[in-house]
Amino acid sequence: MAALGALRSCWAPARLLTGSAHHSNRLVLCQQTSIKRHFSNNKILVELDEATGVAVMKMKNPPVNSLSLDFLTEFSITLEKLEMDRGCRGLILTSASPKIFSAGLDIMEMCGKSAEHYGEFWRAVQEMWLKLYGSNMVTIAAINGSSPAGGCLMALCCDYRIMADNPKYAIGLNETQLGIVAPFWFKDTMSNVVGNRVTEQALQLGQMFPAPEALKFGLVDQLVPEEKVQSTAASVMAQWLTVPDHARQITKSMMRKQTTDKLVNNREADIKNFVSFITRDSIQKSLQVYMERLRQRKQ
Ligand SMILES: CC/C=C\C/C=C\CCCC/C=C/C(=O)SCCNC(=O)CCNC(=O)[C@H](O)C(C)(C)COP(=O)(O)OP(=O)(O)OC[C@H]1O[C@@H](n2cnc3c(N)ncnc32)[C@H](O)[C@@H]1OP(=O)(O)O
Repeated sequence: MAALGALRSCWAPARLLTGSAHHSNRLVLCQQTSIKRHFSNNKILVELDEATGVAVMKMKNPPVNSLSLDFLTEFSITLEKLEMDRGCRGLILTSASPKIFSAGLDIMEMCGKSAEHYGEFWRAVQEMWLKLYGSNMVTIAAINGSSPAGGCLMALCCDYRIMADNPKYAIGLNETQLGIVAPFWFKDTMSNVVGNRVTEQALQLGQMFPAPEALKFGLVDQLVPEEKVQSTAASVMAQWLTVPDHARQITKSMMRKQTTDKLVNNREADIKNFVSFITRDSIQKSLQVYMERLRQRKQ
C-alpha cells in the first residue's frame, strides 16, 4: 500500500527541479506573507504552511485527548486529506493542550457497548494506525505531555519523536495494567523502534517510561525543554525534508511494509479477535475496575 503511494508521490523532487522558478517565486512571496491553510474541525486543528509544506496537527479532544470513535474518524479523514495534498510533505503531530499528548483509546468505547460497536471502533483504530504508520509524509511526534497506550502507539508510528523534558510525563504501552493485551501490531510497532527485548519486558509489565527513561530506551529520539518542543520539531522536519521525497518514501515503505501487511491481510480476523476478547465478562470487569481506580486517584 505504502509502496504504491510512494510511486504515486514521486512528483515532489521533479516539481522542485522543473518548477524551481515558480517555486522560488512562491518562497519569496511566502517569506513576506507566510501562507497558512487551516483544515480544522472540532477535534483536530491543522495548520498547513504552504511555504514549507509542513502541516501541524493538534489533537483537541478534552480533557485528555482520548481516542474515541468520533475522534479516530476525524483523525483518519484529516490525515487522508493531507496525504492527498501535493503541497504537504511533512506532518507534526502534537496536542493542543500541553500535559497530555493523548490518553490512548477511549476506555468508554470499550465498556458496556454492543459487539457491533466494538467492531466499528476497532476498525477505526486499525484505520488510524494503517494511515499514520503507512504515511508517505515525514511524520514527527511533538510529545508535549503524557502518552499512554494508544497515545504511545501514535507517537511510535511517527518517523521521529521529540518529547518535553519533564519526568512527570510518561509514555508507554501500559495495556497489561488495565488487564488487556496490546495486539500484535501495537507490539510490532514498538519492537521496530526499540527492539524485541525492551518491548517484551515493557509490554509484560505494562511499563510507562518517564521522559528521561523513554530517551534512555530509545522510545523517543530527543528530549527538549517544554517550550522548545514545537520549534525543535520544525527544525528536525526541515532537515528531513532536504531528502528527496521519492527515495525517502520508498525506503520508509521498504522498512514498514512487512509490518503493515500483517494487519492488512488479517484485518477481519483481528476485529473478530478484539470483539471476542473485549466482550468477555472478566475483561469488562477489569476495565471497570481500572476506570474506578482512575476516578478515585483523582479524588
Ligand atoms: C489477545 C489480544 C487480542 C486483541 C486485543 C484486544 C483488546 C485489547 C486492545 C486494547 C488496546 C488498548 C489501548 C489503549 O489505549 S487503552 C487506554 C489506556 N489509557 C490509559 O491507561 C490512560 C489512563 N489515564 C491516565 O493515566 C490519566 O488520565 C492521564 C492521561 C495521565 C491524565 O491524568 P490527569 O490529567 O490527572 O487526568 P484524569 O486522570 O483526572 O482524567 C480526566 C478524565 O479523563 C478520563 N480518562 C482518562 N483517560 C481516559 C481514557 N483512556 N479513556 C476514557 N477516559 C479517560 C478520566 O477518567 C477522567 O474522567 P472524569 O469523568 O473522572 O473527569
